[in-house]
Amino acid sequence: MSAPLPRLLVVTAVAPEAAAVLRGVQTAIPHSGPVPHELPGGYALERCGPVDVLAAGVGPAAAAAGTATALTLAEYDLVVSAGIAGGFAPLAPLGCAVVAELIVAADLGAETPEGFATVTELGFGRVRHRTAHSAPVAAALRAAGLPTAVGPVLTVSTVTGSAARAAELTGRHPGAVAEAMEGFGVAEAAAAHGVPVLELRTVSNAVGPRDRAAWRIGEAFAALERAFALLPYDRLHHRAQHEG
Ligand SMILES: O=C(O)c1cccc(C(=O)CC[C@H]2O[C@@H](n3cnc4c(=O)[nH]cnc43)[C@H](O)[C@@H]2O)c1
Repeated sequence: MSAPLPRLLVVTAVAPEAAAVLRGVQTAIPHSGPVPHELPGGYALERCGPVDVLAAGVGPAAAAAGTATALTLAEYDLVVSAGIAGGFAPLAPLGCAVVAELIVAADLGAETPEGFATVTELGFGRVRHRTAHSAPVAAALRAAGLPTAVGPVLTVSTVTGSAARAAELTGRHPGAVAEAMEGFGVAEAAAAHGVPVLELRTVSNAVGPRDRAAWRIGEAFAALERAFALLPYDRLHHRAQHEG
């Protein structure tokens, strides 16, 4: 008899992202649901066998609130922040997957005469979390032919809309592959509950000058579904992590 699969909580911002994740999970783990559950606070959670998928809202605060609510009600081996993202060129082109090695709160700090200072540099709080399982997850996606970038994924409260802001972020975070708006909130809630965290997204747009016509949301949702169909679920068991 095979060992039970680890229990995952996947947190997206919006329902279409959750739906793409659920389609992928159902491909990987057939006959697994989804079964709807309503959580306190009105959150809609869908259960697919060992995988719970929650659409918690846009931004780090909504993500943290939803994640913390789910974590008070069940035990998980891993929490995954998932959805679409802006990719930093040339590392993360449209349609590729991005797997976070670090989840970084990129705008949590203060402007000073010397430039941006993180809350850690100011002496209070943390701005990054190290993730779990990034290497085996990226390897599995690449092995199946899904282009995948690995590196820091930035959490921002304001979507980047200029080349200057994109350059500022990559200057402060060399090797960053993507930005999105929820990862750090999910990671803070996971850390508070002692559960490992990962961020897995697919690229819908390039980080840089605002150009809505260039978004490829449909392709990003298709890639997100594919990524969750390819995850090595049996290898995602709990292990200690989280580094401030
Ligand atoms: O109005 C715009 O110009 C604009 C450009 C990119 C994204 C948005 C969103 O409102 C999407 C926010 C939503 O999707 C994730 N996401 C996707 N792309 C990005 C991005 O380039 N920067 C930050 N977040 C992005 C994010 O996690 C949110 O859930 C609007």
